[in-house]
Amino acid sequence: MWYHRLSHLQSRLQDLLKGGVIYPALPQPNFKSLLPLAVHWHHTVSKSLTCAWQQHEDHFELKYANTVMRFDYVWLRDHCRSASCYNSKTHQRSLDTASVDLCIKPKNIRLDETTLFFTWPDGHVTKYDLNWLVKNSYEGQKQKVIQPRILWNAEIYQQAQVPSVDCQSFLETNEGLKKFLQNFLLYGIAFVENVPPTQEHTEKLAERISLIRETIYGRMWYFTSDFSRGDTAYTKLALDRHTDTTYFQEPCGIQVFHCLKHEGTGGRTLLVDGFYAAEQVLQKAPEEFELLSKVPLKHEYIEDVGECHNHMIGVGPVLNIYPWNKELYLIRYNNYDRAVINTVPYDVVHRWYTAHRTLTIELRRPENEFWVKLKPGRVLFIDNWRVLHGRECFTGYRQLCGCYLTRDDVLNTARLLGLEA
Ligand SMILES: C[N+](C)(C)CCCC[C@H](N)C(=O)O
Ligand SMILES: O=C(O)CCC(=O)C(=O)O
Ligand SMILES: [Fe+2]
Repeated sequence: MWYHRLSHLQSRLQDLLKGGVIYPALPQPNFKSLLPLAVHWHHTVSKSLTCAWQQHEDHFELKYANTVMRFDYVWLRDHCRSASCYNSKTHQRSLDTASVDLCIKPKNIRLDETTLFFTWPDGHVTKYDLNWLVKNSYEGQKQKVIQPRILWNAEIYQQAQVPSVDCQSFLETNEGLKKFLQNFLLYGIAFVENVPPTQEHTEKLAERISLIRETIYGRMWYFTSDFSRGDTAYTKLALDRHTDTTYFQEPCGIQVFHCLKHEGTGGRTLLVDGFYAAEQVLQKAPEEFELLSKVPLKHEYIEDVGECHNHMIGVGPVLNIYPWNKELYLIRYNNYDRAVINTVPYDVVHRWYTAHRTLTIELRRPENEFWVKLKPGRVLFIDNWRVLHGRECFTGYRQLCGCYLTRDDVLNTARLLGLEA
């Protein structure tokens, strides 16, 4: 029995076995150095969950709440929440991590109810609540997603009957705002209704949830098919599904669209959940998913129209995932703005084109397309890191206004309202 279990019976058994504890993983010399610890263990029964722990030569192992966790000793010293190491008013570390001996090991470990106490060689004591450790351990994190989402195709989205939020409730009540953000986080799109069709009101909505991200297109933009800028968005042409500003090192987080006027035909907006499509690729061809998440690409915006001179370059893979849990957080997909591929050799290029084709096929499945006609009064928010947009060609005069939002600040608002983001 190399774990120290915290049940009455087992701890009594352990007392009987004192000195006879076996450490199969440890070679002889280390066994000796750990022996005094084995003798000085104190066990307390935690209320409902059993806990077991062991001190290894180079890490601390803990079993609690159905999770086996391994902690590095420097990590355990570094995350000390004592008054001298951590400022709990500002939630900032005071400890100078560089002053911690990289070979540090606790000289004593003890458990009291649900608190672990580590005494370090200089006598400093670090306390950890077991639940804090579960929440903050790598193993605890790995099982969780950073952001819960509902992936959708047209049918899933329509059947969910996600309610739009009324402009007044969005602007004036926290419940309205929270309901809106909850939908936005889950689906990557959300609508606000009954908005006066002006740029000023659209701006007010945007400012309610975030900071407006000013870009080369301005703070609030207002565009028609006048080719005032060097981009096909400023024409009447159809635009295939894409995400915007792929040519920024950090693509804009959220896009806000408000159609203020359209006297003509066509011009519907296409929305496709990029994460749903990527998930299909992961299921059908995991190695292609992997390639799309590894091969770095450039996107580029070169403009030389009138007074506007811009050259933007953004680098990153099509699929961006967190390495510890493989969760997708950003898709960069814009075939119009993709630059010359010169970041990988020819054979990888070929495999990349195959993977890109697989993803494109998924993105283009008619059942994944959600079409809406934007109307004055109905403001659409799109998660530009997840949902692709496009538009049908159109005739007549069409005026669209909107802006980009900084993602950090949308998530900040969501978290302050108690949402998981
Ligand atoms: C929305 N607004 C008209 C301002 C910008 C258009 C940017 C279009 C560009 N091709 C891209 O995808 O980023
Ligand atoms: O005209 C539209 O509906 C959208 C055009 C577009 O893709 C954009 O402005 O980013
Ligand atoms: Fe766009």
